[in-house]
Amino acid sequence: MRKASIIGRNLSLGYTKGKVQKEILHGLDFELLSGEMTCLLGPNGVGKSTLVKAILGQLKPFEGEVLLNGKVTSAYSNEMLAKELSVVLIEPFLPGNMTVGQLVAMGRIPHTGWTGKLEDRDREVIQNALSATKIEYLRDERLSEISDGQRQKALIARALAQDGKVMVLDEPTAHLDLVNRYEIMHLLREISKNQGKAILVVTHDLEIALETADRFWLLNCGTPLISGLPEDLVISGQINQLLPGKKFHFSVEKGRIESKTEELKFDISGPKILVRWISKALEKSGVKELSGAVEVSEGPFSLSYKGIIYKSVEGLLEDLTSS
Ligand SMILES: Nc1ncnc2c1ncn2[C@@H]1O[C@H](COP(=O)(O)OP(=O)(O)OP(=O)(O)O)[C@@H](O)[C@H]1O
Repeated sequence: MRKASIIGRNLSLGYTKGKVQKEILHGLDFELLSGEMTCLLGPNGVGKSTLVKAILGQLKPFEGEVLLNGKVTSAYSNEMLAKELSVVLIEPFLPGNMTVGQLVAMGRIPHTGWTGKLEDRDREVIQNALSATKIEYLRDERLSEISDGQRQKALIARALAQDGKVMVLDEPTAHLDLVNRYEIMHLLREISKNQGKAILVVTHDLEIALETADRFWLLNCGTPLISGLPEDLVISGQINQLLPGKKFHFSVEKGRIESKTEELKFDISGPKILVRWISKALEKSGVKELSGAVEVSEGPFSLSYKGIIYKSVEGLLEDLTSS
C-alpha cells in the first residue's frame, strides 16, 4: 500500500480582494501517493494552479487543511517545507550566464544555507540529480545556450537536488515539442518509481498523461476532485468531465479527444485504418455526404471515386470541394 505524502481535507480555496472572498474550489479531498506520478488535469481557469499554491503552502485555505507527512503545511517553516517539497514552475527569466551545474546546485540551498558551501553529500546528490535527468553532459553549459527541453530537465534536476519526498510541477512540458514532452513525462514517471517520490504534474497533455501517469486528478467547476487510475476514468467515461461542452468527446477506441460530428454517411471501403483517416479528412473539410462510394487500396495507396483514381486524399478533397 502506497503512503499518502500529501493529504487535502475538505479544502476550500480562493482569493481575497479587500474584504471580499472569491471562492474558486470547494470541499476538495485528495491524497498524493508516494512512488506515483499523478497528473492534475482540468480546463483553463478551473483552479489547478490555485490548488498547487495551496499544496505548496503559498495560499492559505478558506477552509480545510493540507497535510504533508501527516502535519499541516502551515506548521512547517519555509526551510523545512523546502526540504520536503520541491517545485518546478514556469520560469521564463533564468540567468543566462549560469551553468546547468550551478542551477542544479541551487537545489541544495535549503540544506546548505545561502552560503552555498557544498559538502561531499551535496555534491553526491547533485551528481545523482544530473544523472537521473540524463543531463550530466550539460553540466558546464550556460542556460542561455541550451534548448528549452534541456532547460526543463535542468529545472527538474534542481528540484531533485532539493531531495524532498514530494515534487510538484506546473505545466513542465508547456512550449516543448512532442518528443521532449514525452521524454520529460517518462523521466518524471521513472523518478517517481526509482526514488519513491510523490510527483504531481499539472498538465493539459491528456494523451501523454494517459501514457505515463499512474493516477489522474480531474478538476472541474463545481464538482468534487475525481481521483483514479487513468484507465478506470476512461472505462467509466468520467474522463469526459474534461470536455464539458457538446462539441468534443473522448474516444475510448482511439484513446484521444475528437469532435462529436453528426452521423457521417460516407460509403468508404478498404483497410479500416485508411478508412478512418479518409473520413477524418472529409469531416475536417466540411464534407457532409458523398454521392458515390469510395474504394481505398493500399500498396500503393489510391482512392477510387466515381471512376476517377486519386493518389492522395487531397486530390479527392479538391474535386469534392470545387464541385
Ligand atoms: N491572485 C489571484 N487573485 C484573484 N483571482 C485569482 C488569482 N489567481 C488566479 N485567480 C483566479 O482563480 C481562478 C483559477 O485560476 P488558476 O490559475 O488556478 O486556474 P488554472 O486551472 O491553473 O488555469 P490554467 O489552466 O489556465 O493555467 C481564475 O478564475 C483566476 O482568475
